[in-house]
Amino acid sequence: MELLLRAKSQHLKGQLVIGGSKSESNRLLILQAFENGIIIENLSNSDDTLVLQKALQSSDKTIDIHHAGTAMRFLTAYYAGQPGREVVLTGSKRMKQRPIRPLVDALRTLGANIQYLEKEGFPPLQIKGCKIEKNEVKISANISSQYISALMLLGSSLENGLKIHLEGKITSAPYLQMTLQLLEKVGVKTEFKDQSIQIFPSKIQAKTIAVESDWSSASYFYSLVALSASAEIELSVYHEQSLQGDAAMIEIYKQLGVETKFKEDSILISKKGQAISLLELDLNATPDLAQTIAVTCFGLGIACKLSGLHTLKIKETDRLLALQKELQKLGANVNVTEDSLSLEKSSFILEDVKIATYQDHRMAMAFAPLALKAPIIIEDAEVVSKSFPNFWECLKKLQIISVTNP
Ligand SMILES: O=C(O)C1=C[C@@H](OP(=O)(O)O)[C@@H](O)[C@H](O)C1
Ligand SMILES: C=C(OP(=O)(O)O)C(=O)O
Repeated sequence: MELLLRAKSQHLKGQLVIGGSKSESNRLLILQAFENGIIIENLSNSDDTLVLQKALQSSDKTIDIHHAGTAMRFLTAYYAGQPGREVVLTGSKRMKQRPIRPLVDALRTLGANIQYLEKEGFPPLQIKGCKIEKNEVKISANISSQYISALMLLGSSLENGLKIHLEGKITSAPYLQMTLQLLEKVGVKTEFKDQSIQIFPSKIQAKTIAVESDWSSASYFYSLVALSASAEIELSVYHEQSLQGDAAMIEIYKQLGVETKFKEDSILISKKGQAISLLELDLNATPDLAQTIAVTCFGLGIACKLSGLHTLKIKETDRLLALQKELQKLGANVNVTEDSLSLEKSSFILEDVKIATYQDHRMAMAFAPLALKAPIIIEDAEVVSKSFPNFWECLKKLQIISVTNP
């Protein structure tokens, strides 16, 4: 599906309810599989959550989690610790290119039985579940935090608990904090000190937990506000005390002229003041914001230097290359390295450019707000369903951009 986006107004006013966080939801689904008395409120309606939920309810011999990184990593550890369960865990073509060796190696040292069925180090995997009794493991921390969260979730179900030694620089650290805090919420004792995480033997408690709405999804509306002439928009359900690292966008977008105020269950974001002329950020802790921020800066005509992006190459697509290619089509001057992106300030945006989305939801959603500056076409717009199935409806509801099939 191709969508043509055109500005209808430069003044934004509206209210939206955003779906639950997919990261919180996917952790809670695994915990619920260990303790079915856990009740999850405001569960994400994203594809990535639905595939994980379906997998956990299925007794099929082959489980296909499509593009969902967290589902792939969390289920690898989950199945490895389920005695008697035999499963082939597979995914999309792209999933078969996303590395999983650090997690498989760690699980094997704990005694798990996992084999690669195609390329060594990558899905699909054949997993024969067993009782895991060892309780100490090491893993490299600079490739994906999801491997570590997968071990932490598994650790909460183990009789002897689990001590995880983290090697190297920790990437995407707030996602580890999110896992720790959710474990604590269901009564699992944890300790994160220096380079090691301890999951103490605990009994997971039956609890009702409400998922906060997804902050990464909110980022596209921060971008819209930044690019509009005037704006005031309310998004719910959000709280000042968030488990999601992407709430850091509040401070980031301040520098781009966006102000956030917390209300009881929502945020009010408005356009206040000017953007700075050069935005310099290390996004190691918030990799999912990189595309949104780069595109906002381009739309504002300001320069940016983004670093800490080494994990972007192994996400839904090589996000650094995809960003460079699509921004260049619009007339941007942009350079990327293995872990950074720099964009020069620009004074024009080419019109009616077709943006390829590389089966990456965030490519589609990050480029959409640019329509406020120039008409734009988003290819394969349905990709948004990976994290935000009603993104286009939300955009239409704001009545600031017309969204049509050309
Ligand atoms: O644990 C999670 O829920 C996630 C961790 C991050 O991945 P990496 O740790 O691979 O950077 C993030 O990019 C992803 O969207 C969700
Ligand atoms: C990287 C992402 O997801 P995952 O790694 O879980 O596929 C994302 O949602 O941006």
